[in-house]
Amino acid sequence: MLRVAIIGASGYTGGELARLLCNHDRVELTAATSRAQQNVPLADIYPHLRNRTAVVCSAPDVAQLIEQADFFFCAVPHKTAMDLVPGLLVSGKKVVDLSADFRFRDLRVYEHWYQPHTAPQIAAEAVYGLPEIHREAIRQARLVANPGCYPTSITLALGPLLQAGVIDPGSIIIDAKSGTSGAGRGASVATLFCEVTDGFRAYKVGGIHRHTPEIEQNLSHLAGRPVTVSFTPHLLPLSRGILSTIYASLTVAADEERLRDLLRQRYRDEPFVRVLDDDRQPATQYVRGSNYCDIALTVDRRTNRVILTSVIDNIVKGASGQAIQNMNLMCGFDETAGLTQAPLFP
Ligand SMILES: NC(=O)C1=CN([C@@H]2O[C@H](COP(=O)(O)OP(=O)(O)OC[C@H]3O[C@@H](n4cnc5c(N)ncnc54)[C@H](OP(=O)(O)O)[C@@H]3O)[C@@H](O)[C@H]2O)C=CC1
Ligand SMILES: CC(=O)N[C@@H](CCC(=O)OP(=O)(O)O)C(=O)O
Repeated sequence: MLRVAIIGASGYTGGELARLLCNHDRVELTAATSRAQQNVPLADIYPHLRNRTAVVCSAPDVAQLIEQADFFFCAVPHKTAMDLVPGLLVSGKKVVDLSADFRFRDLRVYEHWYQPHTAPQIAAEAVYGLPEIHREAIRQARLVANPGCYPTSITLALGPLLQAGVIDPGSIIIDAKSGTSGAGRGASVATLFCEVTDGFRAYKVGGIHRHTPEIEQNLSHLAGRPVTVSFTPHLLPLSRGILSTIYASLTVAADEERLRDLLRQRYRDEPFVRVLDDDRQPATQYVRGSNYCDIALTVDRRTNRVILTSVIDNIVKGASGQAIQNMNLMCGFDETAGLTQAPLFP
């Protein structure tokens, strides 16, 4: 059994990692951390894990943790992860980091949107953990930077069309909506019940959300040229789920079935991407608790634009499920191990 630790286990992605790892028959959760809840059993913090894990939270002390586990999930805020990861790698451990700290190929971009980087050598070796695009590199990696939730839903939908050159890369507009767990478990006024329920709003409008450069990095890589996008996130009164609605101008004839086939062919062998039929639309409730990304494609003949709708569960394919998919690849396990449960509906 692989001994696994979760640093930041009391957060939403940490809790979800623990839940999913309970169903993984090749790993054992041997350590979990929380600074605020040291010596508290994880199942007391997350009662849905009662009788499923006996792990007790400890301080995020790397010197002690390296004795307790061989594989690490770092589920702490960005800016914190880059202080912890170097010590884990030096000790010969493998790491999936769920924060943004190691996602950027160009550290100037990271430093512009986040803060000065304190581990640039390590950042250079990190592999961006979107298995549908970087599978072979992930298999060889000792550090994987797990993608952001919005970038996952958007990159999977647009990637095949950009690679095929059938859309104008300068015309992309993305309107994405996320459930509130995307903001993490920390208390804040913005995520209070009365602020979120019975309503729906955009935030960080005008290209200022920190996922904008990550989306552009991914799409530029796939298009083979610089791509800039208009990206507006919205906050939904849901606990889980992201729906991204994406518009782009076509550079080819508006043949909807041919474009849909392009997506189908690209994802034919992918276990976690489902391309829907022409009369179907994806919904967050059909991927809830699962590692699926569901994508639909429609052509608006009046405007000659393609409209993609893409949904994921932000804490599963958008974070913890994808992190386990990456661990499976890094450790030579079946890529779907621990992730085969059907979505929870209703
Ligand atoms: N929520 C989501 O949908 C997604 C989140 N992510 C990323 O995953 C990471 C975790 O997110 P999420 O679970 O939502 O966050 P939460 O705020 O819910 O949890 C953060 C966790 O990190 C711990 N932590 C906070 N600060 C520190 C620190 N300085 N040193 C050590 N531990 C610390 C917290 O516990 P304590 O303070 O007790 O130590 C807690 O366990 C973040 O980088 C986030 O951006 C990525 C994709 C999607
Ligand atoms: C609803 C909400 O607040 N979502 C978060 C994004 C989710 C996230 O955790 O971002 P990373 O994947 O980059 O870590 C936000 O907009 O900042």
